[in-house]
Amino acid sequence: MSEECTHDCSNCSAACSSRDAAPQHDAPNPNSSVKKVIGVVSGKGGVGKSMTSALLACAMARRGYHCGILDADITGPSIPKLFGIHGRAMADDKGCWPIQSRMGIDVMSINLLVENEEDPVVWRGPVIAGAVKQFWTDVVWKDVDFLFVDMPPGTGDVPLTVFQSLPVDGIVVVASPQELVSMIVAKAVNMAEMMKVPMLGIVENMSYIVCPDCGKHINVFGNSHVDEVAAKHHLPVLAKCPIDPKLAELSDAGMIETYGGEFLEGAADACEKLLKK
Ligand SMILES: Nc1ncnc2c1ncn2[C@@H]1O[C@H](COP(=O)(O)OP(=O)(O)OP(=O)(O)O)[C@@H](O)[C@H]1O
Repeated sequence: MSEECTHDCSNCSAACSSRDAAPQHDAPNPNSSVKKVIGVVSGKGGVGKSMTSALLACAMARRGYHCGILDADITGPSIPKLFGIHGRAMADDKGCWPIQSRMGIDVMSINLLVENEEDPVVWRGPVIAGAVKQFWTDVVWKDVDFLFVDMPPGTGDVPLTVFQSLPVDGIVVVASPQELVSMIVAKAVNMAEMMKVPMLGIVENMSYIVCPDCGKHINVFGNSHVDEVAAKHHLPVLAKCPIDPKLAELSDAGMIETYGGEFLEGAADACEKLLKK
């Protein structure tokens, strides 16, 4: 424990004995019921974290689970766009209600609260973190089996707030092959250890492209090291997703739910296992 320790972990990410006490999570909205909370994290932006959160929720919805996505990426919210949701979330005396996608996935994002979805959110870190907290304490997540939290990249204010405020049951790390995957996974593993949250495994996105003529897998970013890195941390590789122009097209059209790829079934299995624990 550092000499300056104030025993207030809310603004500090140091691993110290003060943090050893069981985390005090915030109470959810009294009308919410959430069985499992899964954090989806990445080391940097643009590696496909939102896409993974969305496809994972779709995979679980196809298995019959009621899913929600809490878009904790306040300054770069992309979840509503992937699902083609453009409405405004409504609130009543019970709380603020998510908007349902065509498949019935509950979505809450800052873009469903601002007047114009192109307005930038120009807020300081603590205000952003406070908004994410309210997505847990004020939003009605009704009868949700799996709530996926799409985090902003990195290990800043928001991931810290999510891990302290929400009872996260597991973390999925999304990485792309060209990233410094070893360092990024190590950071995620260390953060998970500090926060006492189990890591479910790694999803490698943009792993390869499939040649449209001969079907050969081409490793556009060179050979992947994800298997070695995962083995070093005793983690499973949950999925290796190709670069698929169809996926980009459907994402842009707000039709991600119609994507047929089943690359994330391994990740879905890992989430489902949590229910049986
Ligand atoms: N496997 C893929 N094949 C084709 N396009 C992809 C794939 N994965 C992601 N994309 C596209 O790459 C872009 C970035 O993806 P996404 O928004 O999921 O990344 P992110 O890690 O969440 O980024 P940020 O942290 O900046 O929000 C999107 O336009 C998405 O459609």
